[in-house]
Amino acid sequence: MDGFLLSRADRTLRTAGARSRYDSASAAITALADGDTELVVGALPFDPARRAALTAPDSWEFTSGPWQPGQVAELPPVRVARQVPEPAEHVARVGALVDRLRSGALGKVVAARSVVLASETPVDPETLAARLIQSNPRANGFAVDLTSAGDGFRGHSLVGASPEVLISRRGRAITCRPLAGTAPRRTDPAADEREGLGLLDSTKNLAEHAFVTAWIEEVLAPLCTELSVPDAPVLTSTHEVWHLATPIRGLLRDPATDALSLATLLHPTPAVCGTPSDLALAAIRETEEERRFYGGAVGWCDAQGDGDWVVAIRCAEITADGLEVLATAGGGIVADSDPQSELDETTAKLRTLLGALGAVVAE
Ligand SMILES: C=C(O[C@@H]1C=C(C(=O)O)C=C[C@H]1O)C(=O)O
Repeated sequence: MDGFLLSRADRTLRTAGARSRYDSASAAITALADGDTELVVGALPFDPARRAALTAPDSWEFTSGPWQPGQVAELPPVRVARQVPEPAEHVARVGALVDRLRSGALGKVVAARSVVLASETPVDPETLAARLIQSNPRANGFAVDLTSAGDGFRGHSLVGASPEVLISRRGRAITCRPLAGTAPRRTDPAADEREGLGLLDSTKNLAEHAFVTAWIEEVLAPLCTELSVPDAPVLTSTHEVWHLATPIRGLLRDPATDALSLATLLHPTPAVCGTPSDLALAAIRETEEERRFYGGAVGWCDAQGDGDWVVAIRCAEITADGLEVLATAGGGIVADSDPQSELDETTAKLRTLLGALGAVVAE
């Protein structure tokens, strides 16, 4: 695919072509400021030291409501080719992180793992995005061409359905909806409700959540004349999991502060990285395989500075030939995390993508 799609509950952006490509947010911000383009779309990688995949599209269209893809084609069958790392190794990594969290300066770190799916015929990124959006039109569904990030990403795409908004800006008004703290959904309605209410009451999950809201408040407070960060999170859900969410609103001091700049200041939040940020990022670089665009941000920014950026979770990277799909999920680890439950949490989160592809990983 050569375009970009972001489907949100209130509106959808679809673009075609790439008039210019930028591998850094700063280059894209300069292009917007210089009047070289009216719109920039794309993805920021998890690791801010890596190349971004941003483009100035040839054409674009905003429509109201979630994307209506019409008749959606079948996706080809996929099989689990390998897991990276193997589940037992993920459990061991989380165990080692818990030891570090108990003894050191690290307060929270997010641990992620991947499943590589293989297909005999190409998986089409837009078809996968359509399936995800049909299954949950409230999610922030996306499909992004990663070519602008250069070697290793040409023709690759990132497809997902994120429940988490990093930053949205309309004029001076900004909103964020960070998530952190997770519990599984249950098929029995009473058990399901108990899981949700239990999450709202869980000291461990409330602590995981508070690291994220504290970070967002610290970054945004100096930039805002008004900032409202509720004291306690609310419950939200996807088909697969319950989450704690905090709706944050603010008014920018300087109307020139654009959405893409805000995204780069906020990213990576402790929802995907940890606290303190620099130590958590160092621990992730040491422990994990390169995250590429998983855990990054996907969105758009226009020449007025408005834009939407969602956290790149519940997503997968599809290779240029469409034959390999790398799905990744993670979870916040704190000193009292249980490694096996953390593995189960990533399995539940992976189900968003794997379910749309008709694949299963063993519990
Ligand atoms: C990191 C992921 O999700 C994030 C981590 C969460 C948690 O640790 O509870 C919850 C929601 C997201 O902010 C993911 O889905 O891969």
